[in-house]
Amino acid sequence: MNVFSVFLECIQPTYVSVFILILIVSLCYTVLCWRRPSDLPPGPKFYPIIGNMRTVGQKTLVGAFRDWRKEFGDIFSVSLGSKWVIVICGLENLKEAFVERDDVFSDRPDLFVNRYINEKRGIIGSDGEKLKELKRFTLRALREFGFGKKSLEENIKEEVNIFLDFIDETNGASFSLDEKVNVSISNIICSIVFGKRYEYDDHKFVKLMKILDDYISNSTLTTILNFIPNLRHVPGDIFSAKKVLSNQKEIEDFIQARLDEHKSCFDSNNITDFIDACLREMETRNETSITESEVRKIIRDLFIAGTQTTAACIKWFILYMIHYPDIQEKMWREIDSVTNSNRLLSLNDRSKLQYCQAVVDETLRISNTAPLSVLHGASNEIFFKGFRIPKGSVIVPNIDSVLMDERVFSYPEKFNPERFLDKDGMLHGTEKNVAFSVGRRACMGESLARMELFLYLTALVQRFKFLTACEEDPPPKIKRILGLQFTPAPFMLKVASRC
Ligand code: HEM
Repeated sequence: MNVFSVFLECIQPTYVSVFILILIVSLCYTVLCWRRPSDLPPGPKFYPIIGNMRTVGQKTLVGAFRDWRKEFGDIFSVSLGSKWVIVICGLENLKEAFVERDDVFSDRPDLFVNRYINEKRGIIGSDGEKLKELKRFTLRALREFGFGKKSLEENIKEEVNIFLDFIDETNGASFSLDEKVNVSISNIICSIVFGKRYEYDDHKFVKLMKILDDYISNSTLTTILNFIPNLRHVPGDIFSAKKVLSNQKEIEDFIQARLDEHKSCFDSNNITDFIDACLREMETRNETSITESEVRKIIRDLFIAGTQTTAACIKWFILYMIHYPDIQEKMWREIDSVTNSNRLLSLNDRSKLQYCQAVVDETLRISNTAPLSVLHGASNEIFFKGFRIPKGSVIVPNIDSVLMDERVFSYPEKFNPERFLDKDGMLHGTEKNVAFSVGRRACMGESLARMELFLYLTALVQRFKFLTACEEDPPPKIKRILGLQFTPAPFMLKVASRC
């Protein structure tokens, strides 16, 4: 006799019938009510409870969104778990939503990622008045240490030189970039925030870079957790919730250790980096949102957002240069005409290097690093473009829908810097390049990222020719791995020195 039959015997048959009836009625009710309200943006058919989760699980989200845009138009809705997700596509619509209606479309939604990973803290996880205060403080403090200013140029150049030396030491043998690019780029943020840099063979730091990589790649699966958060309790961690949370903990432990080091020798008369500036703020102001747990998250945001994105762009650039040797040559000739091959470039050279600047914009566009940006949330119900968008829905700024749209950029899969030059060879049309998103929540690090990319890309081409690892082989495949961002699949290469 099994447990179920014992249970049935113990209760009155009438109670059983009532229980089963209630169950059937509520199931029917759920199935019948599981319809898209007619005033919501259109979208694909979906199943009760799981919504469109099955389709999304079969393709990448980006691929599914491209198909649905063709079928349902620029604004469509998708049902994922318990949430309505409204996807906004096209340049004008992005501006209209995130710039003109930034009062409604600038929150972060209440999802697994924001509740359990961001804990609604830091820059990425906060909203409203607290976000304003955190952003104001963070930008002011970062600028004290050169963030986004020309004074940071020397730090960046130092890192560029170390990176060039690493490549030089490969002596024409084939190699892979691994996490060297990540360490190099991360060092720029580390020097501002922690006041120190790390060597390429610092095992602890390299391990941290790998954890960061893991964190970014595993976050595709967290999308499912976002919409059905109870899946985090499924044994065996098949949805990677425990892995993402433990990676998150390792990153924050590393940051906390730097905070503790700074606290132990803090001197308010000698403020040398961002952590010092935070400690000063905590010491001198009572009414401040800058608490230790907020600072830990702010640094985590800068660390993740400031490392992975730019490093991925540099890897994409090198990969594309192997495919497009003529573009390397064109860049090199422009650089040579300005420097006569006898000095390193500086940011002051930017205006004389229009083609190289167009290459930076084309790299940002084609890398398509954050194709679906960071998810937003609707703080109120709003009628947008004739559709009702319910309060609390998840809003996707679909950056991919602009960067890879052939109506905006012809032959979008082709690396073509000329698309950002006018007939006189001057930079133009860069406002269509929404790689950093638009509006109130647009990327805080755009100016730093642009400085880094200009100095790295030009120095790389000035010093090396990028080649396939084996002369007879075709260039490595352009394969995109989608986690929180698009990263190129690891590839081997070789360089020939130009000097
Ligand atoms: C190629 C490099 C980069 C790209 C493509 C990029 C792209 C983006 C995108 C698409 C967003 C989301 C905007 C939104 O929510 O609509 C974002 C947010 C952010 N980025 Fe970047 N980013 C880059 C580099 C950086 C760097 C170097 C830093 C700083 C060190 C940085 C710091 C941030 C921060 C703090 C946010 C959150 C802003 C907020 O929530 O209000 N990013 N970035």
